[in-house]
Order: sequence, then structure tokens, then C-alpha cells
Amino acid sequence: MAGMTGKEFEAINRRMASLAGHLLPAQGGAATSIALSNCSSKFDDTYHRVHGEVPSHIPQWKPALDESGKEFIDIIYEKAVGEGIAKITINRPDRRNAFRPQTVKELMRAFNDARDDNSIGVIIFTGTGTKAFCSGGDQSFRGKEGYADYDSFGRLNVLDLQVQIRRLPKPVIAMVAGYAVGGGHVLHMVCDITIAADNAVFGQTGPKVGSFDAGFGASIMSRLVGPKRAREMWYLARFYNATEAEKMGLVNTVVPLERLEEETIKWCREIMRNSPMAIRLCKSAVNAADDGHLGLQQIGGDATLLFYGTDEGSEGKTAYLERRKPDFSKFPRLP
Ligand SMILES: CC(C)(COP(=O)(O)OP(=O)(O)OC[C@H]1O[C@@H](n2cnc3c(N)ncnc32)[C@H](O)[C@@H]1OP(=O)(O)O)[C@@H](O)C(=O)NCCC(=O)NCCSC(=O)CCC(=O)c1ccccc1C(=O)O
Repeated sequence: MAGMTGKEFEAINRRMASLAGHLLPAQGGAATSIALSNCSSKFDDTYHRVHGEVPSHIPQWKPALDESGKEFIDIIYEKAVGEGIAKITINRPDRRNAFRPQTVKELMRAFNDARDDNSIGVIIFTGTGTKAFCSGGDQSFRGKEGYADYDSFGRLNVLDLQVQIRRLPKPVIAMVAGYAVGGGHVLHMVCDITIAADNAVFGQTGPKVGSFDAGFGASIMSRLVGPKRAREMWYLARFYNATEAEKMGLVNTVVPLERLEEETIKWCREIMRNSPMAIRLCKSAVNAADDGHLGLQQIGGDATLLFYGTDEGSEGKTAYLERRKPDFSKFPRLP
């Protein structure tokens, strides 16, 4: 430190403090979450002066359809006017937003549309009302072959929806009020971020009703809360309140129920300020190791996508189309 000016010393101190903030443990309990939830826009630094506060007013939601133009029955699909935010809502409140195969089919259509719409940068996934995000598979449709409604045989198509959310190259934020239990708990876990209202309740019910999710429901949970807690959640099938869930690392933040949508929108707008490609890569990077070959395939695909945008990538294609040898000599062989 010898020979250092006061200004330089201050700058190093600031860097260290901010680095310490970044290195806080992911499941550090209440103190951590207070630190993290304050980190959005309360700093008086150049970045925050340039970008200003992130607004949290509710946007104007406009009903949306997918390319089929078919009306949705079990869900509500909306896009915020003038903003890159989509909202997908399970709309079966009298069943605590339990899903049947039809619900899942519609959810997959809406998620697919939001993925394809390049004005959309972030997707909110939620349930109608304040009593439940989702209570899992609708048990009244459950038969020996899975869940059956629109045709005579059963299926577990929610597993395809889980994979779709995991691979979707845009952040999906679960906005949870009330119960997120059973297959509904798994759905919030596969989302990138969960924002919980203070009335939220989390837990698995499978072993109580003769079901279980030994796929993402076990593996992603174990990653989020650790294997001991994951076993507890599955073996005992207890419910946990929002504060407990936050301490366990199941949710990112807890807010008063009446502020749930405002806070979620604020997170969406904050994400929307950032580079879409950086976010896309961050999502595939965070999932890559856990997803094995599929994780590598996704992040590898992102690399190809980026490469197509370079002069080097274009030279190969152009040379092929012009029936000439490509000239790659002008591109550096970087160390
Ligand atoms: C969610 C509750 C704790 C809410 O309790 P409460 O507020 O007291 O409301 P209720 O009076 O119980 O419910 C109101 C009304 O809704 C009906 N209902 C609620 N949930 C369901 C449901 N899941 N299926 C069918 N119906 C439901 C309830 O019967 C009431 O109806 P009335 O006609 O008004 O009486 C509580 O409701 C509750 O515990 N619900 C059940 C939670 C549950 O056990 N869910 C199923 C878990 S199993 C599962 O989800 C598997 C899903 C799956 O497809 C799967 C399969 C294989 C691998 C993976 C998966 C996967 O990941 O999903």
C-alpha cells in the first residue's frame, strides 16, 4: 500500500466492499436477503445516476394469443404494452390453479410464443388470485396412465413444460402468492427467479397423495436447498412459509402481498435494461454443468449464434455461396 494516494486507497476499499457484497453466500439467511434486495437502485454512483430509478408501476397488460390464434381456456396470456414483458397466468383459481393436461398444453403454447417474440425479454409466470400460484396436478384428472382430460389416455406433459422453461433463453420469473405446492412447487423451482408474497406457502405433497417428481423436482430442489433439506421436503412433505423458503434458498425475495406485482415488474424492468445476449448466456451458463450434454448443447448453440454474427463466420458462408476459397487469413489467432 506504500506510495498509494488517499484517492486510490478509497477506490480499493470501495472495490473490496462491493466484491464482498458479490461474494455473500447464496443461502445466507435474512441478513443476506436484506443486503441483496437493497442492491437494485439505491446507490449514488455513475451507473445509477445515468440510468435512474427503476420504475415499479404496473404496466398496461394487453391480452395475447399465439400463432394459432386459438383462445386460451385455462390460462391468461398477456404482454405489457411498450415493454418487453410477457405474463402467463394459470387461471383455475377455484382449483387453487391446479393444472390439467389442457392447462399444460396452453402454457406451452404461450411460453413458446413468448420465446419466439423477439420484443419479449422476460416472462412472468403466475397464478390467478392470491390463494395459490399452483397446487400441482389436478388430482381429479389423474388415472393409471397419468392425467387425462382432452383425450382418453393419460399423460405427464408437465415434464415437457419444465424442460421448456429451463431451456427457454429468456428469464422466467415465478411470481408466487399463496400455495406453490406439489407439481406447482416444482414449476416455481424450474423458473430462473422466484419472487414470493409474504402469504406464500411452499412444499411438496406427492408422498401424501401417492405421487413424486424424481426428475427436476428432486435434482433442482437438491441444488437449491441442499440434499439434506431436499430429503426433508420430500420425505415429510411439510409446508414452509415465505420467510422459511427464503432462508432455504428457494426464493429470491419476499415482499408484502400488495406489492408483489410491482416488485416483480421492477425486477423485470431491471433485467430489461441489461444486454439480452449476456442474459441469455448467463442462463445457459448457470444451467450448463447440471444439464450435462444438454447444457453443453445449449451453451454451445449460443456460441454458434454469436459466431454467425462475426465477419469470420460470414466469410465462410459468403465464400461458399460465391464458389471461392474462404480467406480466413485476415482473422487473428488470438492467444
Ligand atoms: C393447495 C391446498 C393446500 C389449498 O388448501 P385450501 O386453501 O384449504 O383449499 P382447498 O379447499 O383444499 O382447495 C380448494 C378447491 O381446490 C381443489 N384443489 C386444490 N388443489 C387441487 C389439486 N391439486 N387437484 C384437484 N383439486 C384441487 C380442492 O379440492 C377444492 O375443491 P372444492 O371442490 O372446492 O372442495 C390444498 O388444496 C391441497 O393440498 N391441494 C392438493 C395439493 C396436491 O396434493 N397436489 C398434487 C400433488 S402431486 C402433483 O402435483 C404431481 C404432478 C405431476 O403431474 C407430476 C407427475 C410426475 C412427475 C412430476 C410431476 C410434476 O412435477 O408436476
